Amino acid sequence: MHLELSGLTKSFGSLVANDHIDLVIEPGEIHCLLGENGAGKSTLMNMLYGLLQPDSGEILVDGEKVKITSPSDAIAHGIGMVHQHFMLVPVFTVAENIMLGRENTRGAGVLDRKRAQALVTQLSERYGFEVDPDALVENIPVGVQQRVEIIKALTNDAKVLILDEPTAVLTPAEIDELIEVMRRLKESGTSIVFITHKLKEVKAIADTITVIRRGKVVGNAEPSATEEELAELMVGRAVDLVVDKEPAQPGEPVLMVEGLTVIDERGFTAVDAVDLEVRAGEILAVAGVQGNGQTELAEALLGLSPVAAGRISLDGKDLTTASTRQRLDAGIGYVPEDRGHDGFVGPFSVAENLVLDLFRREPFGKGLSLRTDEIHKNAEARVEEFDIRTQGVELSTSSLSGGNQQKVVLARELSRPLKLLVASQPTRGVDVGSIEFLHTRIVEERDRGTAVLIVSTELDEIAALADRVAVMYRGKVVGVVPADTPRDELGLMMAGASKSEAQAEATEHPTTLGTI
Ligand SMILES: Nc1ncnc2c1ncn2[C@@H]1O[C@H](COP(=O)(O)OP(=O)(O)OP(=O)(O)O)[C@@H](O)[C@H]1O
Repeated sequence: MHLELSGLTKSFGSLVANDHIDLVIEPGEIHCLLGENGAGKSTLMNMLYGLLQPDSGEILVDGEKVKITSPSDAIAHGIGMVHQHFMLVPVFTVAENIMLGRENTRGAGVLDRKRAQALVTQLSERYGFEVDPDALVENIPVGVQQRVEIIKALTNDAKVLILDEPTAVLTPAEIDELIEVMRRLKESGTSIVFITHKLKEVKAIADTITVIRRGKVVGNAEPSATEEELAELMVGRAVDLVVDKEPAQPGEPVLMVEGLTVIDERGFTAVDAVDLEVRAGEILAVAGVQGNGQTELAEALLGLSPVAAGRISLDGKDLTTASTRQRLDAGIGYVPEDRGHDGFVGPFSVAENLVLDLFRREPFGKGLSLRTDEIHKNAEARVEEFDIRTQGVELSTSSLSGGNQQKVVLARELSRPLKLLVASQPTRGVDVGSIEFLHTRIVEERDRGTAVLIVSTELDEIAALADRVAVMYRGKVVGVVPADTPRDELGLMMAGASKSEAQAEATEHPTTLGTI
């Protein structure tokens, strides 16, 4: 299928989010859309999928002008989209979700269970998905859920598949698998529009690269371009892809975690007798495949997951049973993994979210009265400093692009005096230019003597920031290793090997795990 977007334009108030965008998607190509946070990538894709209506411009399928006013229209024209937040029903099986997701287009009708099961098996075999049609969605990992979304699109006969930051939630091994799936789809003639902030992925898979900046197409790049060249084209200036940092000068232990055990809602031991120490002026990164207890560990540190056993102390003071409020007051900063859920309040303004935990304190408030002038002044300064792209600090935070929402959370947490910063996936969805800035800020925080605990599934981020790395597997810390530990070894430890087993195995059988 040949898809052409011509002069697509979309404004929100006075902001032109897409300004006469022209784009051609050739049959069977992987077309990467590259652009900094707020450049307008999601807006463009939402118009293509019928979630937003263009102010002007047109969409042509095989040369014919089409009107796409809803996702059903998009699907009817062979366009499928996999969202970052999946739309699956957790208590249903994979096949049941496929039955539900079947659009009643072109007279295709609803699928029966047997056909849905057969289709899942058939598509799994053809594209190497390895998805069990009878598995309950709530029991399968995120990477497999994403494949179910892809299968859903393919059963609706998608010829062009939009993947909007599909790798943000995946582990390195799952990313390798997704890249393989994308290759197979392409070989079978499916076109893919691929949005990502990870330049290694772009280089690994793109046939065509279009760069968007501030709502306009600013050019194309060759996949053979270096990461530095791509970054520069994206943000319009040279970017340091790895933050410059001196070796840490660790001081006294700030955070002490002893025998910490957390039992999750389903009764499983999510964190299993974990001992950790983070000193003043050092960055400890917790690495692991998503779902191995890191999230619960970070939540327990903030009092958001109940502690079943063990002890947490900050500067020698026992915080094991302290409330979240008391922990924040004690000097813990927190960047949660799910920013939309725990990081900010969507309908609140950018200015309000920038003082969310602080608004009852000087200078922002006293007792019940708020000093809106101070709140506004603070917001203007943070927006400038963190390069948060918004039309105004009084706008709702939910109207910001994903990466800019993340910057709001970091700007707030890094703007008050901290003893300990706990940051989960701190740069998820953030563009390379902003990562450079945020990583620098996190290292500065370390050098000011703050203890920093980063939870990340990004090996690049761990390599850039960590002074030491604790690897978690099934709720346990399987080892604490130096930051320069080779990726293969880290990968093997993330799959449960001990430090010595990982060293031996990585030497004997170098793997491709996490090559992207
Ligand atoms: N519903 C909306 N109301 C107001 N402004 C909006 C709305 N949706 C998007 N915007 C604005 O349009 C611009 C483009 O946003 P978009 O989400 O398309 O960016 P993006 O390139 O996908 O960014 P990111 O990489 O951060 O996801 C941003 O400035 C954003 O704040």
